[in-house]
Amino acid sequence: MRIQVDHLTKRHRGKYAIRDVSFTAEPGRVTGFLGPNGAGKSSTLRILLGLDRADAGRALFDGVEYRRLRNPLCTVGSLIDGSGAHRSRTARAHLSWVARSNGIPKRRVDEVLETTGLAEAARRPVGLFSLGMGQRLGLATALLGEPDALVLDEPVNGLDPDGIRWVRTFLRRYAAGGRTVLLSSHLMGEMADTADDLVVISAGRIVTRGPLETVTAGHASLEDAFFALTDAGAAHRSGRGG
Ligand SMILES: Nc1ncnc2c1ncn2[C@@H]1O[C@H](COP(=O)(O)OP(=O)(O)OP(=O)(O)O)[C@@H](O)[C@H]1O
Repeated sequence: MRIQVDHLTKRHRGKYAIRDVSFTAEPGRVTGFLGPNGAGKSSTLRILLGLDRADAGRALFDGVEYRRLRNPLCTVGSLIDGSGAHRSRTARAHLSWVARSNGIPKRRVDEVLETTGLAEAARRPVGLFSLGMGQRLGLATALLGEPDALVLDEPVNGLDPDGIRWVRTFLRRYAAGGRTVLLSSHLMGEMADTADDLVVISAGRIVTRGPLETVTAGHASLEDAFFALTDAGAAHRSGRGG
């Protein structure tokens, strides 16, 4: 499944959150959406997932808007703003409810609990979960419908190094199976280790996109490339008086 973001623009109270944002995420590849805080990553992903409307442009999954997908959870798995589970519910109850209300077979609940390492914690209320366990539950929810595409907003936030490594390995395998993975992050080291393709956003505009090797070519690291390309870099250089 191909994700296509086409000339998206969104303003909040007259101020541009994103401006003419275009990129694609291709099947079989992990696409990293990289940018500093406030760059416009969440605004873009919210529109992509039908949670917000664009002022202009469109975002499509194999040519179809999220809102028009016939069976969204079995087409696109998403993680945005945490797991969405109620604090008093157990992980299993939350997943069972999502599965039931989306016509997903019950066996998937145990499968995703196992996949995300939550099997042991499945009967605990979500309110007692650590940030990292909450992220795992969010991923488990995203995976329930065995979707062709995953769209994840900062999935490694709050995870410890083991958790980060697990997510990285998992997403690489997911994409290697021919599926599409789009994830946002402000962590450059993490992206350099995870993504095949990069889309770099700064102050609401795409500053570069392409295969990781192309984006980092001529720079010592992704971090160097990023600072050379973004406003963060401009501020950094002017701070140094350069
Ligand atoms: N609902 C809103 N109302 C007003 N301004 C908003 C709203 N949502 C986002 N913005 C603004 O739009 C810009 C882009 O924000 P966005 O959350 O998309 O960035 P981000 O790259 O996801 O950053 P972060 O990693 O901090 O979430 C910011 O200046 C933000 O303050």
